[in-house]
Amino acid sequence: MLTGSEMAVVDANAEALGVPRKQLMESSGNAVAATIREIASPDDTVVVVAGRGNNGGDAFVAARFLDEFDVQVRLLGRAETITTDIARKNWDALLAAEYDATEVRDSTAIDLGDADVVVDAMLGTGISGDLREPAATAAVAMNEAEAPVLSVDVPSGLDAETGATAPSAVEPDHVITFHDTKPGLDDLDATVRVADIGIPTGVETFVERGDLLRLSRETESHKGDHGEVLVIGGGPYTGAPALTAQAALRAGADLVKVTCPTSVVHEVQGYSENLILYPMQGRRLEPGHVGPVMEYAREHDSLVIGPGLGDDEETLEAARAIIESYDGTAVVDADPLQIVPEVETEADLICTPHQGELAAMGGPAAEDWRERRFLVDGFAADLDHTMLVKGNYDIVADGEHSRVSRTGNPGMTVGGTGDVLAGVTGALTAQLDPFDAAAVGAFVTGRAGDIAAETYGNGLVASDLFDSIPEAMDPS
Ligand SMILES: NC(=O)C1=CN([C@@H]2O[C@H](COP(=O)(O)OP(=O)(O)OC[C@H]3O[C@@H](n4cnc5c(N)ncnc54)[C@H](O)[C@@H]3O)[C@@H](O)[C@H]2O)[C@@H](O)CC1
Ligand SMILES: [K+]
Repeated sequence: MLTGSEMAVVDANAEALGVPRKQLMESSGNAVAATIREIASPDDTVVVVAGRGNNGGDAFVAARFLDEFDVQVRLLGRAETITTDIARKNWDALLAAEYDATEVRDSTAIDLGDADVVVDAMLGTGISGDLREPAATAAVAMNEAEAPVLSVDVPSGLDAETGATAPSAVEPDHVITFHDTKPGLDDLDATVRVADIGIPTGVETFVERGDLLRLSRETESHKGDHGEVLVIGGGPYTGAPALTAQAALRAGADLVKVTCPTSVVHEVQGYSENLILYPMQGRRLEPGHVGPVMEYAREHDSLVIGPGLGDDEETLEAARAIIESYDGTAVVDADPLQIVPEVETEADLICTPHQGELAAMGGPAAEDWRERRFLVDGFAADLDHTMLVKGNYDIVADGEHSRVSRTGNPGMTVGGTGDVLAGVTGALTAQLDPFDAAAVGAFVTGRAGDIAAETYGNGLVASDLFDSIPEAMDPS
C-alpha cells in the first residue's frame, strides 16, 4: 500500500529514471478505459466528470481509448484553470479531435440521467481537506445517479494520505487505482482494481531525486525543529569531527555541537566559527567522560559518534558505554563500528562502514551489488540496526527493506567524505526515520560530490562538498 505522498516519491523517481508522468498518464488512462470496458457494453453512454488536476487528465486520456462508447467528458471549471501541463495537453487533444468534451460552469447542471457508467475523475491524490465546490455538488449527483460509478485512482473526497473519507465524498461501485493500492480503499464497498502503469521496479530499489520529497521543511518552522545534533569525535584526529559538524549544519540541522578532547578543542574550533564545542579533559575519549557526554547527549535529538575518535581501547570502551546507555538515534562511523556487533542498546543505530570497516564488523563482502544488497540486508537484520555500506553503489538496509544509492564519483575516495556523510545523515534523522535518513543521506552526499566534481574533478576535497549540500537536497 502506498500513501499519496509515497506515490509522489515513486512518481518523481520514475521521472528521474526516464519514465515521465506524461507516459504514466497514458497508461493510467488506458487502464481506466479497460475497466470501463469490463463494466459497460458497447454503445453505452459513459459520462466522465473530470477535475482540473492530473486525476482529470487520466480520464481525458481514457476517452481516446473508448471509441465504441458514447463518451461525454465534463470538465468542472474553465479549461484555462487546468492545473497541470500534461492534463491540459490531453484536454486540448480531445478538443482538437472534436470529442464531446465541454466545460461545466454550474455543477448543479451536470446531467447524469442518460449515463450507463459515471466516471469520477474529479480528485485523486491531490486532495487537501473536505470536498469544495463544485466537486461537492457533483459528488452528490454521482451518488444519486442510478448508473454505476467508477472512481479513478481514489474516490474523490478520500484522503490518500490517511484513508479518511470526507462526508460528501463520492461512493463508487468500482475503483481503478494505479501501481499499488492506497489507504482507505480496502474499507470501501466497491470493487478495487490495481493497474500496473509501467513504473519501473527500480523506483523502489534506487534512491533517486523523488526521495528528496521526503524532506519537507514547514514554512513556519522554529529554531530547534530541525534537529540538534551532537558529534562525539576527535582526539587523534581533528579534521573529521569538524567536517561532520559542518556537513550537518549544511544539511539543515539547527544546532550542531561537538564534544572533543581539550587537546584538540582549539584546532577543531579553528575550522569554523559556526561550531559550538564541549571540551572533555584530556587527549582522547575515555570512560571517565561517559557521564558528562551522556548529559550533553540527552539535550540533543541525535548523535554522531566516531569521526576522528581513534581506536584506543579506552576510547572504544567509552564509546560502547555511550551507545549502550543511549536510546535515541545515533550514527556510528569509523573506529567504533567494530564494537557495534557486541553492544546491547535501545538506540537506533545507523552504521556507516566502508567495505573494510564492514569486514571488521564481521559483515559480508560481494562484488555484485545485487548480492551485496541481499547480504547486507541479512547482516542488518542480525544486528537489528540500519546499515549504510559505502561504495560505488551505497547499500542501505535495515533487515526489512534495502535500497541502493548510485550518486557519487571516483573523486570522492579522498579522505573525509565519509565524515561528511555521517554529518548529513545525522542531520536528516531529525526529519526522517533511520532508514530513510540513511538512504537520503547517501544520495545527498553523493550528489553533493557530483556537483563539486563539476568544478574540482578528481581533485575535490571533502570540504568542497559543503556548499553543494543544499543544492543536492533540492528535488527539482
Ligand atoms: N505517479 C503518479 O502520481 C500518477 C498520478 N496520476 C494521477 O494524478 C492524480 C494526482 O493528480 P494531481 O496531483 O494533479 O491532483 P488531483 O487531480 O487529485 O487534484 C488536484 C486538483 O484538485 C483541487 N483540489 C484540491 N483539494 C480540493 C478539495 N478539497 N476540493 C476540491 N478541489 C480540490 C486542486 O485545486 C487541483 O485543481 C492521481 O490521483 C492519479 O489519478 C496518473 O496520471 C499517473 C501517475
Ligand atoms: K477520483
